[in-house]
Amino acid sequence: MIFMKTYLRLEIISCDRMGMVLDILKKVYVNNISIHSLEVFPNKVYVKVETLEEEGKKLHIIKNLLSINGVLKVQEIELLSYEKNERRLRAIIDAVQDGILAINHNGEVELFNNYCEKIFHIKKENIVGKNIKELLGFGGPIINLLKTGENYDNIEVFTKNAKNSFHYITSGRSVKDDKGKTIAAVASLKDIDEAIEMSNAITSKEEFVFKNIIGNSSSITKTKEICIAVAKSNSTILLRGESGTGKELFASAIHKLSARADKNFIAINCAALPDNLIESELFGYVKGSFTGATKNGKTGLFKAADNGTLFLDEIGELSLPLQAKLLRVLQEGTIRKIGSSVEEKVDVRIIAATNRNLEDMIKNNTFREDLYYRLNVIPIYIPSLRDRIEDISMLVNYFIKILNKQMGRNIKGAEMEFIEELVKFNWPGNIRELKNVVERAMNLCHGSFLKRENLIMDFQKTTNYEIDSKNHEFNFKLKDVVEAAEKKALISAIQNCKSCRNAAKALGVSHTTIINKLNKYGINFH
Ligand SMILES: Nc1ncnc2c1ncn2[C@@H]1O[C@H](COP(=O)(O)OP(=O)(O)OP(=O)(O)O)[C@@H](O)[C@H]1O
Repeated sequence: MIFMKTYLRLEIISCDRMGMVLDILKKVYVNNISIHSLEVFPNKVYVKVETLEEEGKKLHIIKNLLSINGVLKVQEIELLSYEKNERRLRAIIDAVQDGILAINHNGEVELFNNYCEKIFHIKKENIVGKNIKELLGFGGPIINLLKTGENYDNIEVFTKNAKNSFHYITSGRSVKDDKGKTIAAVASLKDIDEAIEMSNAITSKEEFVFKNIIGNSSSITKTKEICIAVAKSNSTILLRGESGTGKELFASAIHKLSARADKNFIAINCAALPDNLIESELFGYVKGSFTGATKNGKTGLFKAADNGTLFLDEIGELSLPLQAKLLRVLQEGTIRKIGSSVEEKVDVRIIAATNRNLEDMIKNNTFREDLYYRLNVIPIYIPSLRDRIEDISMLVNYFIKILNKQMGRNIKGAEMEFIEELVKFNWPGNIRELKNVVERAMNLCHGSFLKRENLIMDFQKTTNYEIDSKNHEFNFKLKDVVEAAEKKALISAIQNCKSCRNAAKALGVSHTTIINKLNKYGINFH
């Protein structure tokens, strides 16, 4: 059984005179009563003492206090004013629909409100006074905040301890002493599901889904409207557009706007894998179906995307035999794992994407016409950046904001001349290239705003690598000639193919070889 200490609290009203508080303390002391707290105001003193068991003793001390010269009134009260403030504050902290957690300089929990109990599945009495690491392990931005003193905003945290896992959004503030040293930390926390619910409540689903597709030019707005209109149907969509225009972002947005939103969205890049791997990735295989197959077999991506959406990126890179297999799946609505004779039904919405001219490929017999018609049910054209230059400024600000967080910078924006320069460029790599240009400029920028001189554009530089064979023909050693030819081939391949993987394919080398060579020759390509 727990015995709670009880207290007697007295309000002593007196005239204002020197030594009054000392006289009160002496009276309490000579009566052998232990003082718990004392508050002093002009004409008023509050004392909190351990409860006096006998009523007679209580009356005795009150009488004693009244006998002090200048004491006008002594009465029993319920709470001292600091206690009232503290209880009011605790009631507010417990009532808010956010977690509030405070730790001292040793990492010991000092404050843990009711909402925190809900997030961490632990009662405050079991954690207050203990080290926060008992709850969070060594992870958790609040632990870092104590070390660095650097405040943070809206960080998503997913951690586990032996019993539970926790997923929340948190912001933290350091508490500093007069010298600026961090002596404590306070964090607010919001359960991730509630944060999403709140965000959905204030933003329409469309706004929420397109939040990370920046731009309000008429062409991108029209594209967004088309996506909203077609998202609800199950028809196959073919996204057309140059590399880096955001085809994958749009595919994911269409999925989120569809009735399949709570099922899987699975993306596969058809250019990234060799034929045999794509086949096993897409359709899966039964155990022991080929050398190197894992012993339990594999579920293919079609099956994993059942009732959801499968995004087939760079569909133009699919070989003719695989095109035939894909066509069969689209026609029959069934798949057959490699090594199996069993047909399995799947319900998958296909969104395909390409930056290739499929119509030309059909003429050259490198793309099947029947597959083209199956995929091209709803074609959507994603505009290239050069056709919506009015979005450049907005995109630059967006990338500065997200890169500031990633790079720990605090750049405020870009100067007008910087944007004017970007608007003149023709952006073969589209938004992906713009993001790289902004990142590079941020690395070179020492002020608060990006300036024209911070700009380095990719493809203007590439001409530097070309060799002038007339001047150097006879000065080169064989090694130099080979290297120069290699550089030239690399530059031409990346300019034409626009992705490292495609360039690797065109040159007949591996993706890793391309990356190594680009690094070796200092060719900047992203
Ligand atoms: N409108 C946009 N707003 C913000 N970021 C964008 C936008 N469009 C594209 N991006 C960013 O540009 C990069 C390239 O986008 P994405 O991969 O979707 O392009 P893609 O057209 O699928 O390219 P590829 O054809 O080379 O696969 C990504 O980092 C993406 O987040």
